[in-house]
Amino acid sequence: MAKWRVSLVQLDVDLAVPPPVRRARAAALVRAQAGADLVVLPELWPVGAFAAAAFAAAAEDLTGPTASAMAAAAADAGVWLHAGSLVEAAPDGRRYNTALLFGPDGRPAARYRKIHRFGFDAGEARVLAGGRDVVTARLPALTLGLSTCYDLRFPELFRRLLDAGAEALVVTASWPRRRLAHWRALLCARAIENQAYVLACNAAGTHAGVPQAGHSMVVDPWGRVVAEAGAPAQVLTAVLDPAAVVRTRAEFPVLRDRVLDRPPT
Ligand SMILES: NC(=O)CCC(=O)C(=O)O
Repeated sequence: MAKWRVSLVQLDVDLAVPPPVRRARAAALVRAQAGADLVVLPELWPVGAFAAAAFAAAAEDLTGPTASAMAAAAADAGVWLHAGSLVEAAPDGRRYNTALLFGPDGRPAARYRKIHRFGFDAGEARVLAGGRDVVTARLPALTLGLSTCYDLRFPELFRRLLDAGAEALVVTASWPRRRLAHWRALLCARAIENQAYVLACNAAGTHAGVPQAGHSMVVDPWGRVVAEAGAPAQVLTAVLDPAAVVRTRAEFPVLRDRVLDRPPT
């Protein structure tokens, strides 16, 4: 089975830079990944995940400027693009934290509305609606399971993704520096317990007064960190071997020993 080249584009979410300029920079970085198979961007990079006061004004529909720019960049680069997430102004009148996946032809391939909203009684938990659907997407080499940032703390979502066929778990994020230790531990745990690749793209820089952790990571199905970024903006690349998922699950078949919440066979 062919190897998969992934690029995690750890963007600096600098809200002093006007949105059209940030959009153009993100699109240019995606185009520069031509030759990769899959490119991933961070959560809510068009608005800043901790800038909840700006969410209403920044909400876009799925044909708006961010989605259009990302679709064009995916097509120009000929890559699968997980474009991170944006604040979606949905047809039901609600706003969601919505992640978008485009195919190499620039066409929408999947949409995931973040299920677990962060902030307790503030931030996105207050101003956005939560999604309900567990979303996987079949790519030529691997089935992706989609998740967004705070979702990482809820292993039951990842079990559902596993049961829906996920072999690589994408985590688009805006995870603060203060909880970097949680980020690293939870990413490895999700990889180990589901025997899946984890592709985690975080934000860099500081926005709304919250320093971001960076440290985007690729973890293999055995739980080994294959690649890890530092704190500043950078593009992290790695090569995935889809056969490693099958091999790990066959050689160390813990998933076979599940007792609770076993999927029907
Ligand atoms: N954007 C987020 O969901 C932040 C999550 C977070 O900071 C945490 O779980 O810790």
